[in-house]
Amino acid sequence: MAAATTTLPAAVICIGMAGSGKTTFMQRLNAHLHAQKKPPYIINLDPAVKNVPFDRNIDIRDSVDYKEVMKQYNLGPNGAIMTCLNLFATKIDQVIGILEQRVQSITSLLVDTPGQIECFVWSASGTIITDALASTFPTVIAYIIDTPRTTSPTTFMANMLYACSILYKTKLPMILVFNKTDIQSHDFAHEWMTDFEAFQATLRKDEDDELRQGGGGGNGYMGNLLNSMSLMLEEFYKHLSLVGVSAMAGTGIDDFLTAVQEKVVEYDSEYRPELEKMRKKREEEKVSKQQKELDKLMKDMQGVQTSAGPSGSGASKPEPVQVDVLSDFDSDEEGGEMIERDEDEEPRKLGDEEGLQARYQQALAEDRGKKGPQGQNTLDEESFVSYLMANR
Ligand SMILES: Nc1nc2c(ncn2[C@@H]2O[C@H](COP(=O)(O)OP(=O)(O)OP(=O)(O)O)[C@@H](O)[C@H]2O)c(=O)[nH]1
Repeated sequence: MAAATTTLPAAVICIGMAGSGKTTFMQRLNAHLHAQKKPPYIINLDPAVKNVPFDRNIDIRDSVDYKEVMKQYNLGPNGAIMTCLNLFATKIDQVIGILEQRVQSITSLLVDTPGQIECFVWSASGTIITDALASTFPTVIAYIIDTPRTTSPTTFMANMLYACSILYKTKLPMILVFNKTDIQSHDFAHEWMTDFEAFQATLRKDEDDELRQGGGGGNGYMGNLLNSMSLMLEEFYKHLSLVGVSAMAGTGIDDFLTAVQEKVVEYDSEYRPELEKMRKKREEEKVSKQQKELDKLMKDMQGVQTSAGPSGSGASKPEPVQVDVLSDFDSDEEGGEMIERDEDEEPRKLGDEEGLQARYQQALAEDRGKKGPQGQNTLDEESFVSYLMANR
């Protein structure tokens, strides 16, 4: 699955509703690529998954302990997944660093995400992780769909709207992967996506059936809504590739890999320039915001100096704001590097022996007054201004 127009490996982010078959699909893809002697580099971003039936190179569960996060922060399952992703996102630059170091030996990247789509797609951390990957590698979204559960026009439409919103949010090329085609062929989906009349006819038939059974039918609001939405989605379908696979039986995987190559070409010609434009704009906004804050601060400082006298007596250095961070970065053992998994290694449970808060505070205390692992400034060396900026 090497990129078609660039030497960089393609990154495939698998997104799909719970139970759509993401994990099974990744397992199948992994086996397929291993058989072709092109083993993929695998990243698991689902902190709550119990068993992953294939080897991962980087696993979020090595960095953050989902159960511990739930307990420590008193969160429910979705809140804990989001918090784990937030904590992991703070280290994404190190993940990218590892990937860049290995880029010569990586042929493709596969990323598994939590089944709770909204935790990944709609969270700031999901965006940070996706953006970081997409700004380094040609990145494609594989949206996995449970085909047997999508045969009614209403559920089909709901699924397409969700896919549309992901496309809109990530702004990355997308492949619709109709999974479980061993149970239900995806031909109906292909027809509905390419022939508007066919979808309208099915919609009308559905409404008539409902009327016969004593339901409201489609004469009202719902019928009109579905009609308008199907018209709107016609434009959206043009930007998608569609493949039918059975992760269980192993069919359609070659079609998927071909679609990935096509999307990589599209990424290079259309998405990358757009992403670069957006990134440049964001950078400019950030710099201008920082400059404004700095100007404001300098003004305030002048006021403080005037009122405190020339020596500025009485001004004590503020204590840093306490933040709980869970990570597997151990500067003593690993030189501050993100830890990659050994193939058979069990997930490390950080914070099992000591309270996470205590660990962080201790690490923070040790960090003060000495250089960071990459020689970056530590808290003591940071200027008062940057300290304030960081803890606004
Ligand atoms: N018949 C059939 N079943 C499948 C296929 N792919 C997955 N399944 C089944 O669908 C169920 C869900 O599959 P998973 O791979 O766990 O789905 P997931 O999307 O990773 O689920 P979450 O981890 O909850 O998000 C399992 O029982 C699989 O065996 C397929 O191609 N055909």
